[in-house]
Amino acid sequence: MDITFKNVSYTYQPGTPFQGIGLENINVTIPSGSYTALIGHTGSGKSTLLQHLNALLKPTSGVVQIGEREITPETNNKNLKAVRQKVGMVFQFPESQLFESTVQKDIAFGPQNFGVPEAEALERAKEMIELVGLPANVIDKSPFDLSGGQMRRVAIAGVLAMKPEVLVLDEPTAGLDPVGRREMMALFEKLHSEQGMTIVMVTHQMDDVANYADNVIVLEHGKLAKTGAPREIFADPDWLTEKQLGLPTTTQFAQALMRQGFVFDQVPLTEHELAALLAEQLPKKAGIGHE
Ligand SMILES: Nc1ncnc2c1ncn2[C@@H]1O[C@H](COP(=O)(O)OP(=O)(O)OP(=O)(O)O)[C@@H](O)[C@H]1O
Repeated sequence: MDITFKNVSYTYQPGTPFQGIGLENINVTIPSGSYTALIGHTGSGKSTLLQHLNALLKPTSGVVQIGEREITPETNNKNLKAVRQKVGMVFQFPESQLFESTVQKDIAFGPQNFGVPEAEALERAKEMIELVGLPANVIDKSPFDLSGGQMRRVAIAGVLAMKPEVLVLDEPTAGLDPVGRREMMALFEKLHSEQGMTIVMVTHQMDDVANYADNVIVLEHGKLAKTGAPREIFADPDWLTEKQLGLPTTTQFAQALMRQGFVFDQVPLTEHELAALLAEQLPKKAGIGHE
């Protein structure tokens, strides 16, 4: 299911002293099956754009096309259930929204709320516990007895239990330790590659963009600054620095090597790419050194 923004603008609190531009004339498509990273400096409009992906916000002008469904300024707030089921939204620190007495009940809450019979919802919860990599014995525990990382998995399992086609994640690894971060990123990669789920992720981690995303949207002051594959986005390090966005660690290291005389036809984005290029060039360098 593609999600397409057509001339979308969003103004916060229009006509009041608190008026603020959230988005300005955005035209962009999040292709079905993509792993899209949404990046931009603070206040660039990332959260505002995310909330348009399942009609939590409706455009002030323009159209957001979510699959077959068009969301316009006139769209009625009723009958949005189908959109909300298809586009699962994981907000920052989602574990703060857990509330049920057991993990199973918490995960089953969403589907039940959308009309899935209790027995089926509880069964789904069991499947989701396995899918997100939690031990089976958490099922009857209170979510509040789990570790922070486990609680986050429960919250994500609750969204996955709705069986969405698109999973929207707002800085999903914030606050996790390095192991927790890696495991969480591996989960999203699995959902993308094994289940064909479309992933849309707000992140400040350029390494994650380089390693996992296949599509990037860059926002600046509510406008679309650039969109394309990570290789296109990271091909111009000066532009990224000007936009106060970082570079992947590998790309930074490659730049330092270029200052030392290494030549790369294309900027390496991942450790594997850099290692392959170095393996090719280092023997040549060593040869030159002996001349
Ligand atoms: N409730 C609000 N009222 C008025 N202006 C708002 C409101 N919420 C956001 N804005 C403005 O809209 C713009 C975009 O904000 P948004 O939160 O979407 O940015 P962001 O890229 O998600 O930022 P961050 O990385 O800090 O989360 C900012 O200029 C912000 O000040």
